[in-house]
Amino acid sequence: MSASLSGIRAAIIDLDGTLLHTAPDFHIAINRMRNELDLAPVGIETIERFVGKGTEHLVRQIIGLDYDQPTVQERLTPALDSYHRHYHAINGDHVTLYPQVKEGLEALRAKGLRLACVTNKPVGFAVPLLEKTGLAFWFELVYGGDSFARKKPDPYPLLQVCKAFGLEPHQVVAIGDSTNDAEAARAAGCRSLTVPYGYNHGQPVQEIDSDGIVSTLLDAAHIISG
Ligand SMILES: O=C(O)COP(=O)(O)O
Ligand SMILES: [Mg+2]
Repeated sequence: MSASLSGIRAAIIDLDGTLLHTAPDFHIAINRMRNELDLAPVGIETIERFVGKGTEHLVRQIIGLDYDQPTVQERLTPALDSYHRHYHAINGDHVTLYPQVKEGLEALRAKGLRLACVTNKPVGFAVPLLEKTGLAFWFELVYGGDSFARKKPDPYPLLQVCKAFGLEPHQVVAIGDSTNDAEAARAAGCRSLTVPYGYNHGQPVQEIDSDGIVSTLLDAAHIISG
C-alpha cells in the first residue's frame, strides 16, 4: 500500500486496463484481421501481453507471431487497415468498466482535482469509447497515442496536460496499469499510482516503479489530497 500523496491538483488517468477492460474488443478485432490474413485465431491472453504501447505495436507483435521481420514490415499497412476497420466496427461493444471506476472519478473530482485521460489508443477510438461508456463527462482533456509525435512511456503527453492545466508536474498524479504509465510519469516529474488489474505485458505490477499500488480508482482517491 502506498503513502498518501499531497499537493495534488490533477490526475491523468490511463484508459485500457485502468478505466475499461477492453481486451475483448481487441481480441475480436485482432482475430477478424488475422482471419483476413489467413492466420489462425489467437487467445485473449496473448493479446493482453501486447496491449499498452499503441495499435501499431499490438499489430506488429500479433503478426510477428507468424511472420519474420521483413514480412511483418511488408504486411503491416494492410494489417493495420484491416485491424482499424474491424476495431472501429465494434469499439466499445464488448468492454466492461472495472470496479469503482465511476466512484473513483467522482471522488477525485469531489476533491477538486482536474481530470485528463491519456491513452496510447488512437484518439479517434478513445473519444467515442469514453462517450459510449459514459466516461467522457469526467475528463476535461483526452489525448491519444497519435495526438502527439511521442506516446507513453515518453513523458511528452503528460507534460502537455500539465501545461494545459497550468500545473507543475509534481502537482499531477498519473494513474495507470502498466510500466508505460509509471515510466512516463517518472520522466515527466509527476507522481504515479498503479492499478493491479489491467495489462502489464504479462509482468507483475509489483515490479513497476510507481509511488504505490491502489486496488481501484476509489482507493487512489482516498490517498490523494490537494
Ligand atoms: O492502445 C493501447 O496500447 C492501450 O493504451 P493505454 O493502456 O495507454 O490506454
Ligand atoms: Mg493501460
